[in-house]
Amino acid sequence: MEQTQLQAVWEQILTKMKETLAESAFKWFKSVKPISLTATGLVLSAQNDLVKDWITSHYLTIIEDAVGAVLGSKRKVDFLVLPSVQPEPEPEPAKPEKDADSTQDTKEAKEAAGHSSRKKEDPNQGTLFQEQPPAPVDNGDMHIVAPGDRSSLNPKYTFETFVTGSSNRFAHAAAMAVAESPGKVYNPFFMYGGVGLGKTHLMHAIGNRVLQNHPEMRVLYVSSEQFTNEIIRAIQEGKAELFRQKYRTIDVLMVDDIQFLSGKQSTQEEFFNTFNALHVADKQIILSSDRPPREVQKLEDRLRSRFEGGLITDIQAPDLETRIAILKNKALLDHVDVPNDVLMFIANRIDSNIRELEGALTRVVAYASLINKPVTTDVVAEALKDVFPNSHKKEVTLEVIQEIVATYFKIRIEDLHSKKRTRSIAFPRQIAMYLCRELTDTSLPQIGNFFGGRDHTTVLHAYDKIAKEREENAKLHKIIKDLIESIQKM
Ligand SMILES: Nc1ncnc2c1ncn2[C@@H]1O[C@H](COP(=O)(O)OP(=O)(O)OP(=O)(O)O)[C@@H](O)[C@H]1O
Repeated sequence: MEQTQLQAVWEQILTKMKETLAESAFKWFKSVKPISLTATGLVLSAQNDLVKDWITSHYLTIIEDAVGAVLGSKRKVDFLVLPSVQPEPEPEPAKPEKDADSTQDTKEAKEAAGHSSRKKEDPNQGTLFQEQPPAPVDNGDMHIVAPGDRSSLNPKYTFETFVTGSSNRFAHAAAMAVAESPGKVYNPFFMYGGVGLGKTHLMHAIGNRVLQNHPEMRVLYVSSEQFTNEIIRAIQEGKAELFRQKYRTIDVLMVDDIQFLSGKQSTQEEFFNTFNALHVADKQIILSSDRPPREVQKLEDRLRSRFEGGLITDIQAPDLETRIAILKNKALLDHVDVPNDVLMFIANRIDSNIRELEGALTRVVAYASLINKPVTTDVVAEALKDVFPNSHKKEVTLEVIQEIVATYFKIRIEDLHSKKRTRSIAFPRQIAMYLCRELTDTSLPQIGNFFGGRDHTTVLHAYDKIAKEREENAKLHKIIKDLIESIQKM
């Protein structure tokens, strides 16, 4: 079935379901997409396990009934968890490769593919449909990178647009050295630092500079998520060899946010092989992470020691002077005139994330132009009252937090209110309390009250405990990030 037809059928099914389902339940279907429809089954995508589990436990019969009503006969409804992989048209029937990796069902592949074993039994079953990929490098793109290809790079992220200060001077200098002599000075080059502090910018700056000096080189920037997705697809589609050809012919490979390789064994193994092949050939490898290699959890020792074999440099949060300089630079690049006191006002309020700093300036300038007033600190205060960090606070309710947390941990909402203290209940409860404090303006006593009449000191204890564990435990950090994402999408 054509993609457009499939979409049309799915919309009819949704309309049918609306006859039975409450409007509020529809939020769960916002991101659900049809993947394939055959005589016996309908496969839908869910963005994560949470959505999949909630829908299958609450609405499966309703979907199946609606499918029956629209198509005239019932089908089995299955879900594939596809976090950010955009489905592509089904390729030619996959020829199983004689390669060990391609026949191995990796844990990550299973995680990403959900029920895809159905697909393996009959590779021609159904028709996958395609959407425009959001990123310049498609997750499934297994093309060899051409010499001089800049398509994975952001042309705006250059050394010229990067403002230096005491927080990033060393990283900047090392990045320049790497860019001038790729594969010769610091290999691998490993940058780490908090969110939005310029790691990605510096990586692209290296790539742009390398291609300026060496248009014949093959340069590739990927996020570790893209890298993982490509491996999974390569394995599923029997393209492991293509994957290797692509990655082992690169002169400068940059992999961003490698902390997300944590716990992904097969991906780490393939990454290790790629790393070695490139390193032996003196090709440059550049990595970034939110923490130093030794603090990345569940990272194979052999990878950790490879990462530590090159130059490791950190990027700190910028001081006030650097923040003001960054804002000035952005105003200059955007051709807008912003008074110093306004820059100071913004720089004083946002001190740890340059992405937010820049976002605030953009909003202020847009707001002033909309209301047709000059950019003053009063206008800034007005423009930013809703958009400073935690701007989501008002929309998030304690009920939504409880619902999401209970679903994620597969417990009942009543358990969160109960007196039960077993870890399987107490831990999710503490996470829920943490999120209530983090994402809403509700006071500690009110939160305590909402969780079965608990004291505010219990909430405070839960908050401190989870905040500390989140710092130390990458897995918990990821869980909380996913939960926040799900909550904010509601
Ligand atoms: N020193 C700097 N000078 C100018 N702009 C900067 C600087 N540092 C960061 N930026 C800008 O801040 C934004 C966020 O930076 P970037 O994406 O590189 O952060 P990151 O450290 O990779 O974050 P994440 O951990 O989220 O991947 C980008 O728009 C980038 O251009």
